[in-house]
Amino acid sequence: MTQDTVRPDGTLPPPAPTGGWSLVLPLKPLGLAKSRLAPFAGPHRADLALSFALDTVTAALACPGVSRVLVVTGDPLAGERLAALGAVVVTDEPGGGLNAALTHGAAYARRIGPHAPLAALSADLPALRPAELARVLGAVPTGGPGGRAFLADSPGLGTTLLACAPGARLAPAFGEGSRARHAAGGAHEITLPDVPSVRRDVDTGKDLVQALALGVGPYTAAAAAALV
Ligand SMILES: Nc1nc2c(ncn2[C@@H]2O[C@H](COP(=O)(O)OP(=O)(O)OP(=O)(O)O)[C@@H](O)[C@H]2O)c(=O)[nH]1
Ligand SMILES: C=C(OP(=O)(O)O)C(=O)O
Repeated sequence: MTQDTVRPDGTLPPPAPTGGWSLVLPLKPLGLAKSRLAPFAGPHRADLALSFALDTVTAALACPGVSRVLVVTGDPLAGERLAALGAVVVTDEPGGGLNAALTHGAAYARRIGPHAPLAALSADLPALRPAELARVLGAVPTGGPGGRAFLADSPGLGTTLLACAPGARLAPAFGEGSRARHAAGGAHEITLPDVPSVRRDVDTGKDLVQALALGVGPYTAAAAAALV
């Protein structure tokens, strides 16, 4: 079930005949999200988690070549705020963690954009620049075995983006050490230089300082200002 895309008669919007990218972003319930920020952010942690998602979705929606941004979440407040930006909010029905949420969101994206290429994108990229995201999406090979490609995060151990061609399965394997898992699973690694905003996910206070140095979006800037 979705919170904002099911029409009053209970049906889904008609599938787009062709299209640009469908991006699927996972977001944990805010009360649980970004637990590693707790020592740094204290009572502001949930607000920061929401702010990261709002900035990530804003940039993703502004990215050339992106047709739709879906957010998979079980959090009603986050769902409401992200839907107001223009995201399609998909309820995290599986409730089985990050990869189950992404598989669920990918299946929904395929129903509303069956011919669109698809990518999972982390929702904790508060410095995300639309032009850098467009370069990453433009570097995804159109064919190749399995039709999947990924971008490693700044530390080089995780993944911030996993893409797949219209006919391919996403098969997400996010979580600690996911760069090696995605590579071992046959996904092509995108090795573009100079896309720091797409790689800079924020898990810790140190990550946030680095994102602030890159330049974050307005929601995170305001939330971070409340920390001092
Ligand atoms: N829908 C959904 N999203 C998730 C889930 N677990 C993680 N995510 C999201 O996946 C992305 C990457 O996850 P993490 O970087 O580990 O974020 P996190 O789980 O909030 O951070 P920690 O609590 O510090 O582990 C973030 O956008 C999270 O909000 C989940 O169970 N369901
Ligand atoms: C979810 C991931 O990692 P982190 O929890 O470090 O953001 C990942 O890199 O797949």
